[in-house]
Amino acid sequence: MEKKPEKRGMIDTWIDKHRSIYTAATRHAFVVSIRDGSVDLSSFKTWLEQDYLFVRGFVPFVANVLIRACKDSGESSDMEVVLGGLASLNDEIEWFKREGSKWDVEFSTVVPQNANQDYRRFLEALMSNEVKYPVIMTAFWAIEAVYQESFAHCLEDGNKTPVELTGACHRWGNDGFKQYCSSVKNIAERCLENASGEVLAEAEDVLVRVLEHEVAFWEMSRGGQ
Ligand SMILES: Cc1ncc(CNC=O)c(N)n1
Repeated sequence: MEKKPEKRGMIDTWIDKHRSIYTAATRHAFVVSIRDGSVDLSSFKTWLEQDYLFVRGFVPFVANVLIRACKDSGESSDMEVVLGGLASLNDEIEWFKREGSKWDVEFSTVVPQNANQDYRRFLEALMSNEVKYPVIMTAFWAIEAVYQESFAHCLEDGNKTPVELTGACHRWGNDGFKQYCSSVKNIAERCLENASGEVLAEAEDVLVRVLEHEVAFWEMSRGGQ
């Protein structure tokens, strides 16, 4: 018997339509350099410093996603998925601190670069009550998925990832995180199915803007602003 094709949702359609920016975000030169072992360790340190600050700003964003999942979702399981994400951010902040001392990074003196500030301002705008739930969920999925896809690539067959960087790669490249991203994607897709044309247009726009912010974020590791 022929296998029924998987149902394709809006997100896959948008990723196809915006494939070049999606690839730019998930196969950035910095990520590729981790995978092929040519990474410059000062780039890695810059990324670590900036990402620690980003993640501290990401916590209130995810807390807001959690509140919206409790208030605006018809499905009680949405809250559980987001709560799991918030819980793992607790471990993640501890991981950053351990990693920081390993690399002699003093987070308290790190100044956020422009790309980091811009991205955090964008997240703050998404925390407004005006932003519709399907739009927030699409953004949330994209933010997590870029890291999942990028770091999983550094662990795929044939990688020459330096052993001291595999901890970072496992943090976002592991199967549990992949599963979690897939749960968030399913939530977003379910919400998008019932969304108006206006909300769909906004979600597509927000998806592309997340990808642009992610590219700019990786760019910081090269010493650019
Ligand atoms: C810039 C950026 N984007 C996504 C993530 C992954 N989410 C939480 O850790 C991250 N750490 N940093």
